[in-house]
Amino acid sequence: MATSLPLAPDAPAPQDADPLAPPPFAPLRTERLTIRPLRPEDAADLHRLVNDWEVAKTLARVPFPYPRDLADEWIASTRMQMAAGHAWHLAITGLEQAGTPEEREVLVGCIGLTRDAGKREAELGYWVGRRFWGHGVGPEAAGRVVSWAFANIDVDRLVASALVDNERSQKLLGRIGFRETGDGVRDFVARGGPMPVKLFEMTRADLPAPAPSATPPAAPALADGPADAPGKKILLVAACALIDGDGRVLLARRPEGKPLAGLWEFPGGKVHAGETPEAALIRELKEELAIDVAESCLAPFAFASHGYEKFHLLMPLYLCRRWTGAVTAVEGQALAWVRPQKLADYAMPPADKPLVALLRDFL
Ligand SMILES: Nc1nc2c([nH]c(=O)n2[C@@H]2O[C@H](COP(=O)(O)OP(=O)(O)OP(=O)(O)O)[C@@H](O)[C@H]2O)c(=O)[nH]1
Repeated sequence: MATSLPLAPDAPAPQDADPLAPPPFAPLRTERLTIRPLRPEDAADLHRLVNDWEVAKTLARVPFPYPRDLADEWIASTRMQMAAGHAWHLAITGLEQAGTPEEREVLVGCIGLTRDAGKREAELGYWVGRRFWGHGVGPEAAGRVVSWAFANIDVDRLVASALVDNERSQKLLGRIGFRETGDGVRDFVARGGPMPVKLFEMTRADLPAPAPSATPPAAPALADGPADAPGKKILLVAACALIDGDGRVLLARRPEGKPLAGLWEFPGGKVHAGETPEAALIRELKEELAIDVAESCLAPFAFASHGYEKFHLLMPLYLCRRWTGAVTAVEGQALAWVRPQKLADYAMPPADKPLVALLRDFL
């Protein structure tokens, strides 16, 4: 178990919610688990599981014995922090058949992320109740939360720590993509003082690669060369800066499961075999945003040419001020209409950086 999950109330959450804070938390599901906000009625189960020396001794901020009232207070504080986009401390639950034909939801443990907005990073912490150990609950929950975090909260880095003698937790962190970065010392309330810990971190690039999508192949004219051709495959992607009546630009957030998930980008997508870039863009804008755009309303503006690790991106960027239909997030992606001067507040793929500078000067 990592050491950092606070089970004592934190300082009050900041009053002003961050404009980039994510929408209300929708429960995350894995094969066996549901990860959801803590509820007041979880307090008794939470207290029973964490008021266990074997669990409490691995957690930095948990007193032992753990007073029953603290469970109520802590759950209330987690709800405020989550509403402010400051921290997400969540219940890990599963279904159990308790001697009856009916399955019931049981609390298995807790998992949390605490954001450091200034550093664009968050700290991961978790614990699992002793009777659920040995079933892979920790990696299943933590892997899911980590993937959610990069796609939904404004972080570029996650950090975690584990006691030097807690090899189980160190292994878990390694399994989900964390890298060890060194040694540190942290105060452990239940142990009465400082203890040595191993420090870990991960970035978006450490996430396991998403499964390949089943979309048609990219345009072959650019992609195909002799099988042994040197250099990377060139990927042709068409993208568009939609500009509304107030001069704001539409950005869409890349959803969980895609490479670079969580970064903001110009709507668009890969040019398929046999398509022109304009036709690809018209198709993508319909599929992703439910709008109709005429080819004559797409004005070529600039292009990005950027070497990613596995391919070289060639991306024409068009401007579009006229379309029909209401812009709708068809795939549930987050959308933001952004003033040109504010574009730099949104983390975007590296290929987009020169385009953003050009757009800001032009608009
Ligand atoms: N649409 C779009 N893609 C961008 C931008 N910047 C950038 O690097 N890309 C890259 O271009 C590629 C576009 O691929 P994609 O996966 O979005 O294309 P798609 O919509 O056809 O997706 P799919 O193959 O999952 O259906 C990705 O590698 C993406 O990271 C941008 O501003 N807009």
